[in-house]
Amino acid sequence: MFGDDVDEGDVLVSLCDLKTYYGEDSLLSDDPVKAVDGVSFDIHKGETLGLVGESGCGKTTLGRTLIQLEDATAGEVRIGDTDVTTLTGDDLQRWRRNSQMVFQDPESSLNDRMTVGAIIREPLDVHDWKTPRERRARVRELLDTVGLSEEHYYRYPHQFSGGQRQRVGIARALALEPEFVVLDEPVSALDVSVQAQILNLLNRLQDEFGLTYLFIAHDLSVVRHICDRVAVMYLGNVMELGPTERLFQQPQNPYTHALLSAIPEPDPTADSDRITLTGSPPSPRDPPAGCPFATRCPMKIRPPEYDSVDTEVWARVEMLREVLRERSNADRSLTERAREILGLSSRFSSADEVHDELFADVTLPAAVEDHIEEAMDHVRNDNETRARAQLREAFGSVCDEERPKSHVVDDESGTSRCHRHRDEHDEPSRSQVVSE
Ligand SMILES: Nc1ncnc2c1ncn2[C@@H]1O[C@H](COP(=O)(O)OP(=O)(O)OP(=O)(O)O)[C@@H](O)[C@H]1O
Repeated sequence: MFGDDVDEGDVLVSLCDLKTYYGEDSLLSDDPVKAVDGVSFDIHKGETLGLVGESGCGKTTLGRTLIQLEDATAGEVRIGDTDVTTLTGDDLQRWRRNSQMVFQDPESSLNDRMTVGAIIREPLDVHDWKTPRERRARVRELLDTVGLSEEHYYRYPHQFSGGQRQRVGIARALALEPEFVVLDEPVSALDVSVQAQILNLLNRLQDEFGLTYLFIAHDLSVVRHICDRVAVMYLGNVMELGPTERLFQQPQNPYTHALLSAIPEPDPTADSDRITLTGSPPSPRDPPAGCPFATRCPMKIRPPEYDSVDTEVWARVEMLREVLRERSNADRSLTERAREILGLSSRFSSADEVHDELFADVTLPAAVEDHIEEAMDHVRNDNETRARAQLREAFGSVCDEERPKSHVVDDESGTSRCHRHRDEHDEPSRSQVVSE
């Protein structure tokens, strides 16, 4: 595992309520994309911290903000006493030297019109590092460090294999001797056999140069193999962060449960009690007001008066809320609008179909049914906003209303963001959603 002999106490980078929004005027704009939405954690010197989560949850944006390729909208990235988000001029250049990024796709991240030597030398040129002669010598040394040879200096990226190109990307990132490297899916574009070679190289370089890695990845098995700790991201938030083995064996956050149980089983006939992730994440332009995961969470807290309602029935109620929410975000096409104006049926007028599909084969307790019927009347009267509000009032809980705080969940200061960690609720567990 990367970073075996490191003193875990030494903090290199500290993130405090970091936000990166895309869109004009960011905080002032009505609906910016909240790609990173209030993230706080420490990165320890010499460790490999994994960053995982579904596509679009903000991993790359977080990595880019850390090394100041992206401007933070709010919050801090501290290194020692300095908040790097406020740096300008020479100070910013120094941080940029000290922190580098290796990109996912070695195919497109290298300029095909430059020789490999020039690509690796470029950051040295930009930062006016020593003399041209010393730069050339440094490039030759770097080629050797990453397992390439001097003769590769004058070749072009297209003459190289994917693995070799990624070695060039790594050499370029290391040229200015950084302390901190963001590895953004560095092996996902490579064949499995080549992946292992690149991971071994990264491991060796970390030992040799005392590097600290933020390792962004989709592939959870790679993360489990190489990371010291893992942060699980969802909709711009870190939902759980903890030591790798604890997190994989005893996930504490409902989202981590769901993400891990979505890993394909090696044996498809294996008896798995999988929690499947239904639906897709809400838009980062309009994240839920309470817990980011509330709209898909199988362990969402219910109001106490509905505690005894059958799990399946309750899931359908939540699904109705999700359908209404998604419909309100969906862009009605011109054809849909035209059909509506002409009084023809469209998918947006099929409220009764939705109702039947969800509830035809389940028996709703009277108290639940009354609320559903009331909401459906609002939908039929074209007032979906009122229907959503009414369902929220009737069936909503703390998960819909409050953003959960981070709770310490293991004796290595691992954290999880979930209301279920509060004393008055049961801890998240698989048994809340599946019969074992
Ligand atoms: N330059 C940009 N302008 C506007 N929106 C952006 C920009 N870059 C990213 N986004 C949006 O920000 C959100 C987070 O994107 P990001 O690329 O950080 O996610 P990710 O987790 O790295 O995804 P993936 O795993 O697919 O690379 C997405 O909704 C994305 O569409």
